[in-house]
Amino acid sequence: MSNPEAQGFKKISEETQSKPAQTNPYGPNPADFLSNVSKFQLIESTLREGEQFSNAFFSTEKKIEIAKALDDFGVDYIELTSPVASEQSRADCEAICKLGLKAKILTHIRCHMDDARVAVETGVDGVDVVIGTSSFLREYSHGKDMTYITNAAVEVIEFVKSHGIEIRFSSEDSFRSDIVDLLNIYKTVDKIGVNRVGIADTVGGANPRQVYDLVRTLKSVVHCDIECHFHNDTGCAIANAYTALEAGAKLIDVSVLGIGERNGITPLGGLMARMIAADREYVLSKYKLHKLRDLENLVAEAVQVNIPFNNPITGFCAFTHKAGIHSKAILANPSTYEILNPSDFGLTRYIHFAHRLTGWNAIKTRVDQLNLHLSDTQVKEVTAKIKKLADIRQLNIDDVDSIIKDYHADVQTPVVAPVADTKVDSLDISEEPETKKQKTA
Ligand SMILES: CC(=O)SCCNC(=O)CCNC(=O)[C@H](O)C(C)(C)COP(=O)(O)OP(=O)(O)OC[C@H]1O[C@@H](n2cnc3c(N)ncnc32)[C@H](O)[C@@H]1OP(=O)(O)O
Ligand SMILES: O=C(O)CCC(=O)C(=O)O
Ligand SMILES: [Zn+2]
Repeated sequence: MSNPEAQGFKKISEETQSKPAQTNPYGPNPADFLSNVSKFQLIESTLREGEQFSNAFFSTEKKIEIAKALDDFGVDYIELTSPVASEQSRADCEAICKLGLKAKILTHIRCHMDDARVAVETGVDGVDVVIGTSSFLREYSHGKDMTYITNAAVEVIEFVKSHGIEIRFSSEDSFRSDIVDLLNIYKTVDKIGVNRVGIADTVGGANPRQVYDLVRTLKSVVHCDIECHFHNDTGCAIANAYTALEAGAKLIDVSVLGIGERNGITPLGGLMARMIAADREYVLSKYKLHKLRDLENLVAEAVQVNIPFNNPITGFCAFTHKAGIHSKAILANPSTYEILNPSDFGLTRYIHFAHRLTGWNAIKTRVDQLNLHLSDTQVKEVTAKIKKLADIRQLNIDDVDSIIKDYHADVQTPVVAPVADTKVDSLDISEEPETKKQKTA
């Protein structure tokens, strides 16, 4: 929807936005000593996981434009496709490393020295290494056992570390891996000084409780930071990311609009919505949220998708209120029905009043906007007329405005039956009663 106001949506000013409540029921539990909800970091993977989205093709110029936009938004890390994927992937990785961005640049490789040797020559600030540890992947992907995997991990980590750059080790398909295998390998890589370990819900099957348990257990075994990567196959990617932070993970992998393999991973915008509800100050201090819409539009256009109508924050109706009960309360105090403040994202809230669920409070505001003056009783009467027509067909703002204006004209020009001794020239009868009847019918 390009112009909400043309369709019966009224823009609501910011003046009545309330101050945040003193205690935030959606914030981190102060007693939860493990929580990193108020100090999380983002590993932005639009240019790695996002390139695995079925529609994605990023030219070098587009990658650079996206990398700069992500950097401007304030992400902590930008993860790029493996330089061994193709010649162009390597060249693009080198080009992005030379941009001098504030965000640290990472590349993502298999747990193999051939990949590591190429990665460290690209100029990246760090390398994300991954290898499947579940029996599915050990049997059908790379065919290696845990001893082989552990030795390969140690060799790659020591090699990357010797180049003075960051190194992260991650187990692919962590939630279908044996917990003892997992903890053993994480313990080993932690001991040799890996910067981060990663947990990956590669098939998107984990639920928040499983995430909490695994992250919390891992936290008791390693000293390094914990990063988490959640696919969204079963719709838990944002909830899992939040839960991981609650359990002590520090970094979350995201991509713009969540693009990635299959239906993708935790979306940057959705996670921002979740995190600002928990700790507004921290999120506002780190990320330029008013750039989110442009960033999403940039990526949506690059991969030729639309922004979903129900996208957190930027979906076209994310800040549109419709039912009369909601509209009345929103007009009095937007916090009644909003957990997010649209102005934090450079956006506007709307009241949609051109329909049969509207109420007189919403219509009164429209009357005021039109600079007309009606009593409350009159507004209630005109609201009834609007609802009557809305029962018959879909309305737009012009329908509502003309009902209001006609009603207003009627009440401003009372019809007085001419009586012999009345001084008719003192009355303002600009229209014949018949004409008015036809217009408001
Ligand atoms: C869950 C994830 O998203 S992980 C990241 C996925 N990213 C990518 O795949 C990046 C893009 N990939 C590519 O360009 C290619 O797959 C390449 C260049 C990495 C490898 O290409 P190819 O050598 O032609 O192999 P192919 O893709 O067919 O198979 C994967 C190979 O990697 C091996 N492998 C798979 N995962 C890993 C791993 N984590 N660590 C080490 N080796 C691995 C497999 O055993 C297989 O080796 P094989 O050729 O001896 O059978
Ligand atoms: O490297 C990682 O941690 C995640 C890799 C990946 O994309 C996945 O497992 O889905
Ligand atoms: Zn993934």
